[in-house]
Amino acid sequence: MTTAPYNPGVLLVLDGWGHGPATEDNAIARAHTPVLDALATKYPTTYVDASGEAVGLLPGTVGNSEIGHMVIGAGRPLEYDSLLVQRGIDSGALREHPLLSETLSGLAREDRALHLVGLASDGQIHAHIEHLRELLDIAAAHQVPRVWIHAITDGRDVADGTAAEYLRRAEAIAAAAGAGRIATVSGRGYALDKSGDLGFTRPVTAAIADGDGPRASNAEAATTNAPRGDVWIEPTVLTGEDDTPLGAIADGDAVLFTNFRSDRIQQLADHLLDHLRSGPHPRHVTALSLAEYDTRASIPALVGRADASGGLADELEGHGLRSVRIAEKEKFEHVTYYINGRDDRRRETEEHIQVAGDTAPDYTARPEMNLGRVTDAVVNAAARDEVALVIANLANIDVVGHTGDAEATVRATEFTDQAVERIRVAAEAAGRWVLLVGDHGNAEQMAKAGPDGKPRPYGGHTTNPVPVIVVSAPESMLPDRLVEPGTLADIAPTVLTLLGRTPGPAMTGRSLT
Ligand SMILES: O=C(O)[C@H](O)COP(=O)(O)O
Ligand SMILES: [Mn+2]
Ligand SMILES: [Mn+2]
Repeated sequence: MTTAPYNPGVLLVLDGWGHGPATEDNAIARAHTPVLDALATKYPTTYVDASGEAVGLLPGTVGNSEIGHMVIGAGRPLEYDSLLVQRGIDSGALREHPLLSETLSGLAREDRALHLVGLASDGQIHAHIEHLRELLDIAAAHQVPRVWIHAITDGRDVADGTAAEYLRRAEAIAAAAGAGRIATVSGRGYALDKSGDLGFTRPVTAAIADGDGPRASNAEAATTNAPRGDVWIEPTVLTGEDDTPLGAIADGDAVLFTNFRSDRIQQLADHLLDHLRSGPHPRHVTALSLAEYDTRASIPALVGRADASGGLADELEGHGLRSVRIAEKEKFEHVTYYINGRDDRRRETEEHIQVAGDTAPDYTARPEMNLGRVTDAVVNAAARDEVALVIANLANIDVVGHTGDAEATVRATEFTDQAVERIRVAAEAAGRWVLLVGDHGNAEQMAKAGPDGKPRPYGGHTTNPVPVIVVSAPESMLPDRLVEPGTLADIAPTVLTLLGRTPGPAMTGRSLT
């Protein structure tokens, strides 16, 4: 297929790069970023919506990497899993779900237990504690005799030091529903590891499946011994009045995973189900998940996924335009699977380059992460004439932002600024435009008031808009100003227009140029 001429470019996602007031806790504003500052002055720049309804989240919900990259790729807002779960609750569809009703009635009939496994916070990135309310009400309505809550503590999408408060909220929800009791408490660093390091996952499986592990007489006590914060609360088993461990999984029980986001809970789900199926003490359980997961095990989901086809990946393939996808491990899925619409089909027109991540990372000590090697790969790809589009993610601002360490995040931002200059020079030498965009906010707000009103370190995301800068495109293609107001849904139409192609028919976003 001969490819019509095109204007080659680079789509560069600066993860967690939000735009907020230049206050003391804005690590991006505090960072020395002469390159990004100059680009924003010299080239057309705007700030687009990357949170809430603009990207398919519930109103007022902070953005996240998955929906951010999915919408950047789709060229239209996509109803995210959290919104579809909430709709299932509000419409009563979840309450009437045949598979859930049949499973819960079976537990009541056979005197078996339901186990709810999920993140206990209202961070709305991976889960929402309020979904527990509906599930416990439904379990109570089916008179399930025992409902065990295996709570995962957060401290990453919400302020650290809030785990006890969320566990108290879970207990209040259970009391109101007349069903549910916390059986285990595990920090998300263990329970939601996605690096493949089963050293973190095993103790969580042991606590949930077998009641093995350190013990505590109540949930609050489980959170007090947390020198490394809520994220790293050791998987702990709560004990009952007679000091016996609560909530071990028995043959015939059901396990329902309550996170609506798959990427971090899938490692635990697969490990737990493998252990129950083929561990030293095999048990048969019914497994369900609130939303669809990308697990090895096939786990029936109570809520489906929105269609995300017809995006940039399909359009590039249709036009025969080669793209090279580059990121380090932490964000590799985002520039491949998620930006392609949660589609892992390998297209002839795509090359994927994953730069190895750190094992057992301490990003506050190494805020540069593996940015040098990522930048090398982008510079090399930009020099290749047959590559129409380089799509890369620089992870530092978000990943270091999640540590809640403002100083390290300032340095991560400064390393990113230097990397952008290397990429800009390589793009200019290759006659490429560069579109810089954030996928959601994070580092522009590194502190948040706690329940006591005092500011606490905050490593989570924001609802702030994200910058878009279109750099060194052929003059003829660049207006003085970009179209406003814009959202992340406008990125794919803009990229296709800059390439010299029309936006895809499935794209409701519009070009910003
Ligand atoms: O999973 C994480 O690291 C955070 O909870 C969400 O961050 P992300 O949406 O940027 O991946
Ligand atoms: Mn992100
Ligand atoms: Mn993040």
